[in-house]
Parts: sequence; C-alpha cells; structure tokens
Amino acid sequence: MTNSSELKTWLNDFQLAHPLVIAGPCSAETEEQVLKIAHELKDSDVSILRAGIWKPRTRPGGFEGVGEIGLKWLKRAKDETGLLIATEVATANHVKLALEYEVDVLWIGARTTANPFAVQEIADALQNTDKIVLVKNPVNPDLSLWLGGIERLYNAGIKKLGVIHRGFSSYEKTKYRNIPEWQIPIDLRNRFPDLPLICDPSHITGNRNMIQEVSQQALNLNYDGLIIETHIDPDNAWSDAAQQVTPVTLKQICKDLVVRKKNDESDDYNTELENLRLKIDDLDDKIIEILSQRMHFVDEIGTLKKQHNVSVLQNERWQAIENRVKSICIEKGLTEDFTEQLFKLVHQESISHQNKIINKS
Ligand SMILES: O=C(O)C(=O)C[C@]1(C(=O)O)C=C[C@@H](O)C=C1
Repeated sequence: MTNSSELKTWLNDFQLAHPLVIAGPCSAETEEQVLKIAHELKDSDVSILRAGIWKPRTRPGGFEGVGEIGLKWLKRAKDETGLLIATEVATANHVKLALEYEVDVLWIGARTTANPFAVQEIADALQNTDKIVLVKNPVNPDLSLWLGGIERLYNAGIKKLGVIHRGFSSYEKTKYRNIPEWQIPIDLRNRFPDLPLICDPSHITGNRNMIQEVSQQALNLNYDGLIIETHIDPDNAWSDAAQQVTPVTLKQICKDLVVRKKNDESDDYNTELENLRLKIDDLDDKIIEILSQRMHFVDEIGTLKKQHNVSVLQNERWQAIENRVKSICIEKGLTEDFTEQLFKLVHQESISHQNKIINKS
C-alpha cells in the first residue's frame, strides 16, 4: 500500500467545511434511545451516527451489546434522519449482518486490530465492498500492527479506509484511560499523509470533562475528524457512562473547537517562521554535539569500569542524576514527564555503549 490522494476521496465527498464528526452512544440500548439521539444529532455537525451493537468487554458479566436487533434500530435511524450509520465489527458474522442492515461505516476495535487473524477474517468478509472501514489503533503501542490491519483491508480491495486513534493501554495509572502517545499517529500520518485520521477523545480520556481539550489537541495536529460518544442520558448509559456527553455538550464542543489552517502563505508569517526555524536548527546541532560529548565521557567511564571489573548499571548515581535534572528542567519550563523520558533514553544509550565496551575482547 502506498500513499495516494485517493485515500482521501471518501472524506472529501462529504464536502465539509469542518472536521468530520461521528457521534452517538457507546452502545445501542433501546430503539427509543437510538432514535432519540439520531434526531438530536440530525441538524448538527455530525455526519455519521455511531452505536456499538456487540461490545467486547474486558471481563465477562458486563453488558455485551444488544446484538442484531440494534442494527434494525440503526437502519431506522438512518432512514428517518439521513445520517450515515456506523458500528464496530469483530467477526465475519458481524460484517455479514452489518452489510444486511446497510451499515455505511464499519470500524475495527482496538482489541481486534491487535489480532491479525481476526482482521483478515473481517477483510475477507468485506472483500471488494464500497463500505468505509475505520481501523482503531491496537491496544498496544505498535505502529506496524496498526499498519498491518489497514494493509489487510486494502489488499482485500477496500479503498475507503481511515484510522481511529483511541489511545493505548498502559499498566501505569495516568489521567487518561488510554494514553495518547501522539507520536504514533504522527508517524502513521508521515507514512500515509492522505489516509484520513480520526481522533477518539472518549476512549483516550475516559472522562467527559477532558473531551474538549483532547479534541482540540487533535485538531491542532491536523486530524481529519472526531468520534465522540454521545448519549441522551450519559449518567445512566449501560456502558462507559463517564466518557459520554449529551448532544447539547457535543454541539458546544463542536462550536468551541478552533480549526486551524495547515499553513499560511503570507510573507510576514513565513519570514518569521524561517527565522525561528533557523534558530531551532542551530540549537539541534548543539544538542547533538553535547550529547556526543556526553557519550564520550560515558565511554571513558566504560573503559574504567572494564579495567576495574565494575558493573555497568549504577542505579544510585542514575537516580541522583534524574532528581537533579528534573528540578532544573521544571525551572526551565519543561515538563517532568518529558525530562524523565528524555533522560531514560540517554541512560539506555549510555548502558548500550558501555555494554559494547565491556564485552569487547
Ligand atoms: O556514572 C556512571 O557510572 C556512568 O557510567 C554514567 C551513567 C550516565 O550515563 O550518566 C551511565 C550508566 C550508569 O547507570 C550511571 C550513569
């Protein structure tokens, strides 16, 4: 699969003056609930109504979706409002039923993307259909696995493709339900600049109060669209209550979002930008020079350790370094998280250098 402007055709066909918005409940619960939300979203920025019909729950015993009957409700919502309809599919049978009920957009969930057998089964069931298929990132931060899922669909003749960034699982407790790891979708975008990229702030945050902030972050990175879980009565939703918003809130979010241009052609902007970028290039050169000098001394310590038969890892020293640099970085306006990650990388590189020196015969 190679990048091509044709990857974007399905999105351009919507002819929107704003990012694509997909909204609707986490799960279809009752016919009344589906129809009510569809009518509330009809005259808004929303183009596609979403609802989960089959819900993959982490542990058994939870609400696992209403099943096929929900597709009937979605189809009715589509007929009554003209909204396109979208649901998650995880098996060939889900695909078969979704096609029967004229679902327009099918998405592959994060747990399914992580399983190439399941993605292949879905791709085979969708072979050569003209459905829009969106692939959520796998639960683990693995860009190749994500790309692999997209390629399986592409190879099955599905040309209306897009990706949904819903964040990545982590054992660490953070303010996010799924940590965004923005660099991964950015890397994907660098490989396929024309592949529509949609952000799912509901699953990234797990918290309705953070949806606006994360949606804006996505738009600042030129995402093409948003998928936002929206429920007529979020607090009493049968699944993922904390992350769903009301239609009124959704409309306010859409109104408050600032859509930024990709570029500005004006001379004053470009001159100033060029100026600042030159300064950045200069500083990047210096960062590299300093890191290389640091590594030179690390190598000398490595040789010393080899002569005295001392182990590479010196945890106490490393912790002292981390504590010292963290307080300096905070003073300099850098975040603790950034500093931690940066110096972790530096430490890994030091260890790898010294390992090579120590192992050399
Ligand atoms: O101080 C040392 O012992 C080093 O080898 C240097 C260094 C570093 O990069 O600063 C590298 C590895 C150790 O775990 C601790 C610190």
